[in-house]
Amino acid sequence: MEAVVEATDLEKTYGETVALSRASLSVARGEVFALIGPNGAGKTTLVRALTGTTEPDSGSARILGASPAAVNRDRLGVLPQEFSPPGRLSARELLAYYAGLYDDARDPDDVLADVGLVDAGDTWYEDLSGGQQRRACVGSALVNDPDLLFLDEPTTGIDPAGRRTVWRLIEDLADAGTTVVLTTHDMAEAERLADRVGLLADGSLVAQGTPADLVRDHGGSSRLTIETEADPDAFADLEHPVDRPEHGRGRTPDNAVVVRDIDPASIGSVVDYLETHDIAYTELSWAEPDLEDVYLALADATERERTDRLESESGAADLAQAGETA
Ligand SMILES: Nc1ncnc2c1ncn2[C@@H]1O[C@H](COP(=O)(O)OP(=O)(O)OP(=O)(O)O)[C@@H](O)[C@H]1O
Repeated sequence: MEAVVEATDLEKTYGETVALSRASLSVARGEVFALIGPNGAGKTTLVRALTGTTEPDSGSARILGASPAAVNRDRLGVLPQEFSPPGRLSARELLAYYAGLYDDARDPDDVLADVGLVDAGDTWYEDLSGGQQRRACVGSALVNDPDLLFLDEPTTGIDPAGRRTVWRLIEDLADAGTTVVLTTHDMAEAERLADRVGLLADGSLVAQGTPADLVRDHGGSSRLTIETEADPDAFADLEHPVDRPEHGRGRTPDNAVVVRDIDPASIGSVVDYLETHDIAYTELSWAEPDLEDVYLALADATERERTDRLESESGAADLAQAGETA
């Protein structure tokens, strides 16, 4: 299928900081591609390199068949993460203002309806709530009916109902053939909207795939979480592997052990085990792995690699210094 976004080996550094390291991706027409990853992973830098607002140090990018700097802006919609439109324009005037920048723009009232802002159309931007402001910003990226849409954290600050309005809008746009690249910290958003997800960690795209493929390959197994003070050793005779994940890693609350590889039909046997072994517990919850597990596993693995690398570099530097002074 025709690639609407194509990036090969994009690199970008700021001083000592590697913001992008050999990032490559390809997004087909009508696809929704979600970029996820921790703060500082390089998501915004990647979006900026793809939209021509930052120049990569090396590598190449093409969008809509052209270089980002030369692309026909009428076909492109961009919602940056930081976007501060004039405060003393009403939501409707704001959309009309951005529509006026294009020869062939949509009716601002239609866009207001799309983003669920009809009732607030006459309110100054600065008087809109944070979530309404974000919806107006999303609308401003839609006025030219773009073929390719970049949305950097589109639903941050929007309430759950409003988020669903924006999600449906993105789904409708993609169904009509618009290609969407979005960044998000909301795993439910990525899982619901994205045909494919790219996980950035420490500047590298460490995994790409459909949410289902990523969960299968990196999400781990289904788990039963038991909130208990008991030691994992107390579960030694259970047929399933049991552990107490390291504090702060993964999604396990304090004072919980996790039974892995367990289907719901086997929960009863675990309850029997708890009772026959007199193990006190306060709560049991069963979950299948999801995108958040993928995120935690991969982001965590990258962070550990980075820490190990920094430690071995500083160890090597200490040794070299010791050698010089010896
Ligand atoms: N203009 C700049 N000057 C210096 N450093 C920068 C600049 N832009 C980005 N960086 C650094 O590059 C790294 C990647 O930043 P980027 O904003 O792309 O991350 P992000 O994944 O979008 O983060 P967040 O989730 O917090 O929005 C960070 O360490 C950031 O501090």
